[in-house]
Amino acid sequence: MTTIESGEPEDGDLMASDGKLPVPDHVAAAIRTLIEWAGDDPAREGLVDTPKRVARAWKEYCSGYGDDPGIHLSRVFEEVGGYDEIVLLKDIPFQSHCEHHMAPIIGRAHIAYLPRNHVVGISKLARVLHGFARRLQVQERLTAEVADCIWNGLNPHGVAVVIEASHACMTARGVRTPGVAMVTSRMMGVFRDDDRSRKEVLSLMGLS
Ligand SMILES: Nc1nc2c(ncn2[C@@H]2O[C@H](COP(=O)(O)OP(=O)(O)OP(=O)(O)O)[C@@H](O)[C@H]2O)c(=O)[nH]1
Ligand SMILES: [Zn+2]
Repeated sequence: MTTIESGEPEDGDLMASDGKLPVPDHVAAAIRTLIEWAGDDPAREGLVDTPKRVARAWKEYCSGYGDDPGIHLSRVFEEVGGYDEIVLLKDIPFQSHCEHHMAPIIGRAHIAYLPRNHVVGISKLARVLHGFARRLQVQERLTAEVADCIWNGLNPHGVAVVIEASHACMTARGVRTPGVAMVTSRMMGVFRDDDRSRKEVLSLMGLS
């Protein structure tokens, strides 16, 4: 097995001897600087491995950059007994990080589409969500990216995405206002053009 010390290759596919992702020196140094700036001593025992842990944690939080979410929609099923009503995956928990403060965004998404000729495996809707959520985001863009991806990938009659989330940059710092949720939605096709279809999907989502 190849032993890779911190500071050597940046290649995320290579593993260190302990099986963990190697962390380049300059990345660990940046986190040490932040710890120092925050007021602590990065050399003390409890913090000595923290830069590497933090770096690896951020690779995980941002694993969506290595994902092409549209790929999850490439396998579809046509034998659905003529089913031509709304398909909804409701209350999907997700985590993201806001691009302004890199603070957690924690929420739930409701993703619906009205199929044209085929459906997709239901887990794939959650995979698309996570592929975009595991990046630095603003909620509006996350909502739009998920909806656009399903619209382009499935060519359905309609797509509806509603996201409700709490932003730690508002609850844990700054205005420090807990208990508020940001709600965003993107309606496409029939859900945008037809009032009855929009009402139906919102009602299935439990939002009207
Ligand atoms: N529209 C939108 N705003 C967001 C999102 N995540 C964080 N923000 C906001 O981004 C804004 C950044 O504002 P700035 O004035 O540049 O930063 P700041 O001085 O840290 O602002 P405060 O958070 O008000 O202390 C804040 O109002 C945040 O609440 C998001 O997903 N969508
Ligand atoms: Zn923020």
